Amino acid sequence: MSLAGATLAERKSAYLRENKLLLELDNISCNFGQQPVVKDLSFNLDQAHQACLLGASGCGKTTVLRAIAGFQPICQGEIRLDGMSISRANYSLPVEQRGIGMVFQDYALFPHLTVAQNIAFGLKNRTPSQQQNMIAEMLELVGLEDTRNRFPHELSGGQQQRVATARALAPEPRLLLLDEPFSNLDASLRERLVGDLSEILKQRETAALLVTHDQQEAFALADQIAVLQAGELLQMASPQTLYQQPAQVAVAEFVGQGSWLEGVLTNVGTIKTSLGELSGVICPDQQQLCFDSPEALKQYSGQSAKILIRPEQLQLDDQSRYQAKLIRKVYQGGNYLLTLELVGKNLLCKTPWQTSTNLELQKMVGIKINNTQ
Ligand SMILES: Nc1ncnc2c1ncn2[C@@H]1O[C@H](COP(=O)(O)OP(=O)(O)OP(=O)(O)O)[C@@H](O)[C@H]1O
Repeated sequence: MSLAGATLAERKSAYLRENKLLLELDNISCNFGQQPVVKDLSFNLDQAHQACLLGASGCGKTTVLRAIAGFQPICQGEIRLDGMSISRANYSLPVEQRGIGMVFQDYALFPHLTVAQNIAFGLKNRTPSQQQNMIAEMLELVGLEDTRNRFPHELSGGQQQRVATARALAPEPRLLLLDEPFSNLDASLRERLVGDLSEILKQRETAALLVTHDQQEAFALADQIAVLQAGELLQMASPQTLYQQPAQVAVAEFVGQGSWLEGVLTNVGTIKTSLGELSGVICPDQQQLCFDSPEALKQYSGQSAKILIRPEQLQLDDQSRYQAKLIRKVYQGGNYLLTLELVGKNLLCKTPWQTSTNLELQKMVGIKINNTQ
């Protein structure tokens, strides 16, 4: 079926029917001079899904986003959008022909144009009445109907962010790219806008790829998160999978809090530790990979290993035979994050505030793991 001239809704239902991937990155690499910054990266994004590139500063997230948008050439591999090749070595489809919207970290609004004119900027091929309808629709979508005649300098940071989102969505892009769109905002406003953006993207069935180093933001917005390190993809999975079944030590350490507890692997895929015999996310010594299936762990029987203990897996228990020293107690509103020392190892424990208010530092407390074998 030819999709030339089809409406966005027609295009979406056609791709969904044909089960086509919207975006495919196939073994792409990017260099700055001789320096490789993105290495053999592959991942896909489905139509109407939201994904996130998460990783420490300098790991290559923005470079990947710029390559998808068409601002950054790639030296190996291929990027396809709707099945069409848009980037490969020595070829790059011009930015304006990609049908991709982008929201930049500094919003990049045109200072001499009003809010309405900023939103209309990408609508030059529409009739004046279509433009006015779309401006009204976008202003309503982002809740800024009152600001249509204001200039960017007359808006707060959060309002500017909303205008930038409205401007990027107005031409009905196939894909919206967002580069740290909330990093200039304070924490509470950020949380609210992340929620709002998630709603807007779902409502408009727009696929989006967000770059961030803030995992709360990534968890709130994305169905799938790609964790990058030094230009390489470590794991791409749902937020739940990344947190509960990290495939690599680096993912376990980057996503969420936790501590490692050493022990020795048994022949049934469990680990004997100073907190008893446990199962969970385990990394045998000399390995960077984590395993959570007993079957996979059996081959390492008898070897030293470590198990990941998330703060909510550890519980206080007066009756427990395992005793740890309380060395730190941080109130987090609703709960405490305790640091407990167990045979020279620090473990984190998240407890309801009621159970921890009266605990004294340097005293011993009973603890247990809630998935003890
Ligand atoms: N124009 C450039 N010339 C040379 N090196 C660059 C250029 N832009 C980025 N780099 C380098 O490429 C690497 C990846 O940069 P990139 O901006 O993609 O990382 P990032 O993960 O988005 O970082 P951040 O979270 O700090 O924005 C970094 O080491 C950076 O110094």
